[in-house]
Amino acid sequence: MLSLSEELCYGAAMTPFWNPQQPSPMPSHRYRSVFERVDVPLTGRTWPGNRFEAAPLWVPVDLRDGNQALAEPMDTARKTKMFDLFIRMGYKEIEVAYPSASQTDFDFVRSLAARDDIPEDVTVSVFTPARPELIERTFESVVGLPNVLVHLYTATAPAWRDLVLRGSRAEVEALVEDAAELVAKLAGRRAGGAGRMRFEFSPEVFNLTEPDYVLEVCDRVTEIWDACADRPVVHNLPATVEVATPNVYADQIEYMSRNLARREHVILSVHPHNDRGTGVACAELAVLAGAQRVEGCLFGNGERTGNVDLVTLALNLHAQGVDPMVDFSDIDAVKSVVEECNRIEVHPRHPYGGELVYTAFSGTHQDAISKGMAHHEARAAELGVAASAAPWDVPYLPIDPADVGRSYEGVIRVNSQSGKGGMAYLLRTHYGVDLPKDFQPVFSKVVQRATDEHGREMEPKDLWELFRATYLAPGEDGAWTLAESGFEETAPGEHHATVVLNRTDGSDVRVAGSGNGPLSALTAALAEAGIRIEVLDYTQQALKAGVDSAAVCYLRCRVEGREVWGVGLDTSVLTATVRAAMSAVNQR
Ligand SMILES: CC(=O)SCCNC(=O)CCNC(=O)[C@H](O)C(C)(C)COP(=O)(O)OP(=O)(O)OC[C@H]1O[C@@H](n2cnc3c(N)ncnc32)[C@H](O)[C@@H]1OP(=O)(O)O
Ligand SMILES: CC(C)C(=O)C(=O)O
Ligand SMILES: [Mg+2]
Repeated sequence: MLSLSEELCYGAAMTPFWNPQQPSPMPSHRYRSVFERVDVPLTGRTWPGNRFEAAPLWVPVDLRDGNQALAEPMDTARKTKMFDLFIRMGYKEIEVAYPSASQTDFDFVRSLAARDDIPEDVTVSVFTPARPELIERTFESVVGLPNVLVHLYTATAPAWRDLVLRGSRAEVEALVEDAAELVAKLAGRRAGGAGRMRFEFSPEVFNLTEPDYVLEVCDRVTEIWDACADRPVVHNLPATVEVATPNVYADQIEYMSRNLARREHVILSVHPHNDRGTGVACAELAVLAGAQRVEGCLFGNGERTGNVDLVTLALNLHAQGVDPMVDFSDIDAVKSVVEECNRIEVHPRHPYGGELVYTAFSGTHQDAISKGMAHHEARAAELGVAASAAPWDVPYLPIDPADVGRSYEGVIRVNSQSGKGGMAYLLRTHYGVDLPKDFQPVFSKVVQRATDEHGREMEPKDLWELFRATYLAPGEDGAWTLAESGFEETAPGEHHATVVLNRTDGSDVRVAGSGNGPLSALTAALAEAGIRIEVLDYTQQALKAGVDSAAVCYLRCRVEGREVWGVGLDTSVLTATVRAAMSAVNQR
């Protein structure tokens, strides 16, 4: 019996056509499958058939979970800057601190309590472990804040119970009960006034906790906090360390969603981390499985590989036609605040926000984008709406960059991986020259040679300079230039050209010729000088933008038996044509 790898590598004749894979030196046997650690008793799962219909409640935890992962935690100034950004973007619940951790965090919460400009519909969340003195300190921090959510957490997974908290299942449950009761008591003592206090509980490392146990603990907390319509309780089920494929997390969430007591008064929340690189997928499948709320950080900052990225999650919804309910219309402004506050740069390839994510360097992608953009504009015109309002269907661009405040400037950039479409797009959009389709591969070869030589990107201005040097100012040794020219229509349909040609080696030749148009008169005159040129195709266009000249003329010619292109640019169509002919003559 052959192994799969052997089957793939040997045909029926057992002739190897592919090297079989060899065992690697990686000590993978040291790790256990997640299925040996948690067994989710879920049957008839429904999440795979569900669809996104609305955005979940979002809670940025950058100021707590993101902050605790920074080498230099934020001070009040940086925290305030980020908090204000969240308010502007439309977040309604913001985890702002671990007030018992440091004076800095405590003071920041106090600074919020002193403000009178926090919108009434915004809730400030504060985080605490199940330790009485730290819970008390947490309550001190929020005095005077109108809308507060107290977030209590304790790890529930076996390794944490055994190694960290050193308690049995019952003992850890008792620790949580005592803490939940203290939270309820301190909330009851809170001085009256506007606003509300709500509660959240996180069984840390939920994803590695036995389902029956975590359900039991959460239900006890629901009971102690007396979840009701006026005061629903948040149960936040974290993948504190991501250990499984997203379908496993989705099963865990669906199991909890189906079985939690007083489900209608529980807001089911998730808090994925990104250790396996699938935090976003975990959050998305969890929402399909019944989660109503998602905690994460902008651009995925957070412990180790980060918290789930709220930017990607929101814009993934946007890209599927669902309003994310937060404003990303100026993603670079958001990014710049996040970078400044975290002192960490966002990767140029980061989904939706990275500097390069709306840029194509490769030829076939550029070609498709260029055609897609032209089609998009035409469709908008047909529908009679602005391009920014027309349905979006441009290849390789999952969303319109303009939706997030990006311009089309950087969508196409040219290097040695680029083709004719990309450079044609840049010349058209930056300089208004629309190269004829048959000419594009010809100039593309010139560009390719240049980019291969220097190995760098070609900016639009470099591209224009190469175009100009190649076609508009051919002046190498041995090139012909036109010192003088005169055209006259001697009779209807009869044209006469007199030209003085100058060679860069200094020699002058005066010749004349006649034809049925100025161009044929010119080619006849050139023939007199011994230059055999036959015009095969003529294209002329008005320049759209960018340079002072009004007309550009392209000639496909046969010069001395070789097919070449010439380009001429001038305010006069006749002069542009004459220049194009001379440009063709000088191609070698
Ligand atoms: C997954 C998460 O993100 S959890 C949040 C993690 N965030 C942080 O830790 C950032 C802020 N934390 C801190 O500044 C400090 O840990 C403090 C100030 C809160 C506490 O500091 P210390 O009192 O010195 O304790 P230390 O940091 O060593 O924490 C370990 C102790 O807390 C206990 N503990 C840990 N989590 C919890 C919890 N959720 N509930 C109750 N006790 C807990 C541990 O069992 C341990 O107790 P032990 O000393 O009796 O063995
Ligand atoms: C919600 C808390 C406990 C957390 O940050 C985590 O588990 O990752
Ligand atoms: Mg976390």
